[in-house]
Amino acid sequence: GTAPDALAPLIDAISQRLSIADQVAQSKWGTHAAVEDVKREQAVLNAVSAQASRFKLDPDGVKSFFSAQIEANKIVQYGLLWQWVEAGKAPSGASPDLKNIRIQLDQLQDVLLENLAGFGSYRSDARCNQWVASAIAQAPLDDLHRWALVRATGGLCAVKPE
Ligand SMILES: O=C(O)C(=O)C[C@]1(C(=O)O)C=C[C@@H](O)C=C1
Repeated sequence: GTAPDALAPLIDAISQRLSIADQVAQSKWGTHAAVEDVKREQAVLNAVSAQASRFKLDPDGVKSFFSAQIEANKIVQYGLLWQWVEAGKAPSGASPDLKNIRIQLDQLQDVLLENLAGFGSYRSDARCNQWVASAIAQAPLDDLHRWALVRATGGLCAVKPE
């Protein structure tokens, strides 16, 4: 069946956050910084859970949604860095400053929360997984970003209790 209108803007916002991972990877290639920064992850999760009530969302649910976004972000970064090591070079151009990239990631937080809230009632719909699966299949992404999108949306549909 056709997905509710609320899904496309959520998938767009998730994909947008994943496309910023390309810039993060380029910055980390330039500075040789580690992909994973546990302190920054904690800061992101604390920030989003503090915003949850503004969107009538559950703080723990929001944390787990953003954990998935962060895990997906790392999939893209590790994948690109591997490709660049393998090729012996990253795409040319100046390495962006991680501080500025994090500001971009922060600016997407409200958009993600707003669209997560908008999709809220559909998360427990029996067709949720189908809708999300089709949206992932249709997204104009390369394999790496598509698999990352699979990870990012992995907890989107409520799992039926046994
Ligand atoms: O900010 C970074 O350094 C990132 O790599 C981005 C990000 C994120 O998705 O927010 C992902 C991995 C890091 O562990 C921390 C945060």
